[in-house]
Amino acid sequence: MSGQPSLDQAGGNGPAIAVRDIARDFVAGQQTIRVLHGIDLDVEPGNLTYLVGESGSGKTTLISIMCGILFPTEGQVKVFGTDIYDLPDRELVRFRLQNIGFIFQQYNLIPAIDAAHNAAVPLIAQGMDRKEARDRAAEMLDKLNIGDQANKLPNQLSGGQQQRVAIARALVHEPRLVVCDEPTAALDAKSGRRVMDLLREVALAEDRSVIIVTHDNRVFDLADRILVLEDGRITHDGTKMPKDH
Ligand SMILES: Nc1ncnc2c1ncn2[C@@H]1O[C@H](COP(=O)(O)OP(=O)(O)OP(=O)(O)O)[C@@H](O)[C@H]1O
Repeated sequence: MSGQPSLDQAGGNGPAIAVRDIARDFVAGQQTIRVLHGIDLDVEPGNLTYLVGESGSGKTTLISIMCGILFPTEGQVKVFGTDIYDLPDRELVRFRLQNIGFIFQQYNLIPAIDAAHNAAVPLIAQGMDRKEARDRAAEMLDKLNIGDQANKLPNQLSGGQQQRVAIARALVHEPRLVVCDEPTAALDAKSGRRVMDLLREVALAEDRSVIIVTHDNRVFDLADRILVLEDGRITHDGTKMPKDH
């Protein structure tokens, strides 16, 4: 173990996420390849954290483990004090639904339903009345400046508008943890900064955290904290990028 506090200290007022000694192996043919090596990390609430690193360094694997969608081979993850991989499967699904919002590289919108309905999906999955869920989703679309697109199907929207619907869907249930994989990769510089600003405005609060995987050096100045991952190990942890990147 590193100098991180023990997991028992990662309770109510502790870090948003406490990662301890995480390793992950993948099997490829006859070989087992270790892609994460003993990661120890605390993410504080109220912070916008970037995870940066070359292709294949393990970023997507690490955030998938941090948000409860990929089991680690070794180690523990506490999200707001809950040891997520200790939960029975159904509880883990419920925990994710209530506490975590994801924005993936692909927007994964449902083609046959309109923007407001797409954005309402997490609330409907939690059992909220459809009309109320739709109203809340429409409010979130408004905050993201696409309230006037609420009744359109995904294929009637531009790429940037579809992305905002995906962001609305990730934020609509006000999750305490929001995790995004390359949210600005397909955007021009101005739209990329706007998306980061929106995430800060809408998703971040004293008791909430946002973690973003990005290669995009145009937005590096917007992070509170930057972690660099190289070959499955964290090699830099600071408020700025290291000089040699
Ligand atoms: N399901 C899998 N089976 C086998 N190997 C995998 C699997 N998922 C990821 N890997 C391997 O794990 C390593 C890390 O992959 P990961 O997707 O986490 O990297 P990344 O830093 O997110 O890359 P990128 O920036 O290209 O998205 C890579 O070598 C990849 O080939």
